[in-house]
Amino acid sequence: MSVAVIGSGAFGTALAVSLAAKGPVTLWGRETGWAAAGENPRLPGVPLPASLIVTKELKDITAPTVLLALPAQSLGGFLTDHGARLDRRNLVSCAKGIDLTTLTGPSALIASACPHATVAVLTGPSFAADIARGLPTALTLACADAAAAEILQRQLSTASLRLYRTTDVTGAELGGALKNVIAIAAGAAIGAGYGDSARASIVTRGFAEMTRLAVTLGARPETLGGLSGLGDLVLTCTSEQSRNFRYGLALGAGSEFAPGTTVEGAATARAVSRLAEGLGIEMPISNLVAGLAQGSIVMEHALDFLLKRPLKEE
Ligand SMILES: NC(=O)c1ccc[n+]([C@@H]2O[C@H](COP(=O)([O-])OP(=O)(O)OC[C@H]3O[C@@H](n4cnc5c(N)ncnc54)[C@H](O)[C@@H]3O)[C@@H](O)[C@H]2O)c1
Ligand SMILES: O=P(O)(O)OC[C@H](O)CO
Repeated sequence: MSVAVIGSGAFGTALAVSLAAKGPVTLWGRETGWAAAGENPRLPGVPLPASLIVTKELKDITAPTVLLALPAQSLGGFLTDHGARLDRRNLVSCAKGIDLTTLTGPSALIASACPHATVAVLTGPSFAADIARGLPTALTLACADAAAAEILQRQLSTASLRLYRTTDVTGAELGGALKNVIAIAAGAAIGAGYGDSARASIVTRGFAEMTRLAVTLGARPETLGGLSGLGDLVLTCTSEQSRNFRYGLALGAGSEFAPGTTVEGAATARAVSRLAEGLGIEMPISNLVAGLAQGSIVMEHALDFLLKRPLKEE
């Protein structure tokens, strides 16, 4: 069965390069001029294999399994325009965020635009550059249909990419979205010079609030403890390869951050705040990140925001 990837950013290209080692892959992007040079500037140093076809024509996307690797805030608009063309296939969401308009994850956007598709989620600790270079990586493939999950797990695993499967789509998807928010907070703590102890507190209390929201929305708690939640949280809060962490570093240090960089956690923090308020759930770290990202809280007041809260049981 052949595979296609929608979205020729760093992650879509990395997945396409990795999967092209097993057979032909078609990669769709809205800009493809770079392909003539044999390398995507978003993924420098990674040659495009001959089995990878790059196209900007959606009619070329005929594969029965399609990976959607667009940023979460772009996915809804893309599906409104093109969803009908993708229906009745296996559609695998690779985006890590919560849509600000609908306050839902990418899998719900896909299911709504493509009602006859089998919807799955591919998530977990993985930097595009690592996957593209063939470094060993373990991910989670989530699909509510257990039989489809097994098929997709086999189809999308490679010699270096080991997929675990689950039927808990909500848990897997929310783990990947919420860790980006906590990574911004962890980066801000380091950028502001608060130190590694402060970062460890943010990771731990952040994991508690990720789990609180996800379980309220129907996730299984053990999914949050897996690759898609804790695994990705650890990676993203500890590596400067992470754009969310680097954005947090810049917020904390009061320095510039490259405009146009995909930082999923900023919009997702705002979505989380709205969701949590509606559900009556406490999400102090996510609320703080939402405030910092919007400029309604300044870094000088960030510590008070967390430390002056009433003392409580762990
Ligand atoms: N980069 C990583 O290491 C990594 C790893 C795991 C998951 N992800 C997730 O993958 C998703 C994509 O991230 P990325 O790193 O590839 O981002 P990126 O910034 O490298 O690329 C984003 C791509 O999406 C395209 N795009 C944006 N809006 C579009 C639209 N409306 N229509 C068509 N194309 C559009 C851009 O042109 C660009 O090619 C994110 O949700 C991210 O969290 C990324
Ligand atoms: O660069 P980031 O912060 O978007 O993180 C990339 C991946 O999600 C890490 O698993």
